[in-house]
This record gives sequence, structure tokens and C-alpha cells, in this order.
Amino acid sequence: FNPSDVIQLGQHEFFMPGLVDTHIHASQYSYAGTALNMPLLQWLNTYTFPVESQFKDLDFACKVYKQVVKRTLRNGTTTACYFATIHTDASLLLGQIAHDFGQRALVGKVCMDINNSVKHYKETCQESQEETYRFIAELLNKKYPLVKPVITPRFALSCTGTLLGQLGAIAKNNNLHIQSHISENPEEVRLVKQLFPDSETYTDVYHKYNLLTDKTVMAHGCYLSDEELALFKETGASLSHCPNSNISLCSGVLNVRNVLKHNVKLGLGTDVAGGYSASVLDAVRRALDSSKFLAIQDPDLDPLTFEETFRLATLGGSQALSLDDQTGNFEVGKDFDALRVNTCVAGDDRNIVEVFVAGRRVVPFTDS
Ligand SMILES: O=c1[nH]c(=O)c2nc[nH]c2[nH]1
Ligand SMILES: [Zn+2]
Repeated sequence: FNPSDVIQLGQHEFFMPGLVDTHIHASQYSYAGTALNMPLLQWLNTYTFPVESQFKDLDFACKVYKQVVKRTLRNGTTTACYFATIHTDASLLLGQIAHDFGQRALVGKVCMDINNSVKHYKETCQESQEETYRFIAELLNKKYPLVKPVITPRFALSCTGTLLGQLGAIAKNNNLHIQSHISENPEEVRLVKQLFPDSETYTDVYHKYNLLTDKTVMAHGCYLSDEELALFKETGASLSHCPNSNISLCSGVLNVRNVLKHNVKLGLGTDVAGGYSASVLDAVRRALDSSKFLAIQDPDLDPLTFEETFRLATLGGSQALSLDDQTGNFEVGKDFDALRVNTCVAGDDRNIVEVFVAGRRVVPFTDS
């Protein structure tokens, strides 16, 4: 190196691997921190679907998506796995914005052909399939090196079996990532059993339609049985633990120890806006709190350690997204996704002095 290219870390400074947010709704960022007074299904109908339907408007989408990408980068999220909305062009715009700001991202155009509350916020099964093809083709055509498409059925209650089957086939034929939600809330689990009576469990529904692969990440999983976790292990599918959202919507508490015991890949998710914070550091704190809450209820359970939770936020997340050949730690051969941390302040985004993704400094932002 030319000596002028060498930067000395200051006192109280260190590098750590970049944070991985395995589950975040970019389209819900505008109301993060509000509207958490209802359980999941009412919350979706009352707040989420009306807001998401506005992303047909590309100016609105551009404004919100720029904000969420900048906010997550400033908080040290070097890799984000995003839900957008059903709108293909706005979802493509999210991919472009992540690329422009230099974030590593999986971007999903949401698929849903059932919506009984906001009637205009859904697609026909055929539209959903065609628009998913268009989304994948156009995003891959951009050749953004760090941004990939992810097949995104919203969850079993928003999709017919036909659509789930088509999406499973598209993912398989194109070797794509898959993301969705599973077993977040007791009412949701009950309705899925009612809607898919031929499947033994919620996990079986996704498995039947080829949606559980080693490139699948499912959010929540609070109510999965040991048998369902065994199926996750067998298929290589992973879970995204979203503790802020689980608490905020009173959904449930994930037993992380049990997930790890089953050797299921696990990362952390902010799940904005079910979760009120876009910071993975917040998810680390809520994951620790949740595990302590379980340990209070059952003294035989060991709460998670800081070290274990730090791992979930970094390497665990990269494994959950099947991106651990590229990121997650400082192993030789991986990309340099890193945060320069200064410990002079106590524990928030102000500690993050610089953020690097694939060796490029992306925070502080530059005008170009
Ligand atoms: O936390 C959640 N946020 C969502 O937007 C959603 N959709 C289905 N299930 C969901 N859970
Ligand atoms: Zn979610």
C-alpha cells in the first residue's frame, strides 16, 4: 500500500463484520414506530395493506425506499433481505436504490392473490406469475453485482395453492432465493390449517409447493413444532428471528435454543414495521431480552449470550440467506463488509463511523 492510503484506526475504534437484516419490509418504513396496537391479521388489514397499496405511485416509492436504504446503511446493515410490494416497477426501483447506495440486498416483489380487506391490493394468480417473471428478468438484466431477486409469496393466507405452486416452480427453475412468513401468530396458524386441510402443518404447506429449499428464509416461526423444525433442517431452509416484531404485535416468542438444537440456520430480522426499529443492533437487544424472558419462565433454559446473538446478527444472517460464501465474517476470500465502530458513545448508530460493503465505503454518504 501507498502510505497515504493507510488509515490508522483511532483510539476506541475497531472493525466488525457488517450486520445482516434477514427480514425487513422496505415498504412499511414510512409508519415504523406507529400503529402497533393490534395483533397481526388486524394490523395487516388496518395499516399495512392500505399503505403498501400506495407504492403504485413511483414518486412515493422512491422517497420511502431511499429513506429506508439510507437509514439501514447508517445503522450498519450491509446486507438486507427486503420485501417490497406487489408493484413490479416500484420493486425494481428498490433494487436500483440499494445498488446506487451500495447495499448488498435481496429484493422481493410481493406476491398475493388473496386479500379480502383491501380489494385493490392484490393480483390475479396469472398477473402475479407474469409480473414475477418480469421482475426477475428485469432485475437480473441490470447486472447489479450485489442485488438479487427473491421469490416472495407474502404468506400462506395471502396466496392460493395454485400461486404457491407456480412460485415454487419459478424459484426451482431459476435457482432463486425464496422468502415468506411462517407461524408468527396463533390465529394465523389456525387459519392456515383451515385453508389448507390437506397439509398436516404450516411447514407442510410450503414444502408441498417446493418453497422450502436451502435458499429459503422464513420469518418468525414462533409456533413451529419439533417435527416442523426437523423439516427445515432436512430441506436446508432457514428462519429469521424478528423479536421486536414478535413483541410489538404480541405475536409470540421464538425459542432460539430449540431452533439451534435442531441445527436450523438462523439470522435476525428487524421486520419493520411490525418491528419499530430498523436497526439490527436493536434486534440483537430484543433477541437477548426475549431469551431472558423465556429463561425467567423456564429456569432450565439458558438465555442467549452476547456472543451467540452477535453471531446471529452477522454470520448467522449470512448463512440464513445462503450468502455466507460472500459475507458474514472476515474470512479470507469473502467480501469486505465491515463497520468501523468507535465506542466513545454508548450503543447506537452514532458509534458507526464508517460502513463498507464489498470493500467500498458507503457511509458516510457521498454526493455521487
Ligand atoms: O410481520 C409481518 N408483516 C407482514 O407484513 C406480514 N404479512 C404477512 N405476515 C406478515 N407478518
Ligand atoms: Zn414480515
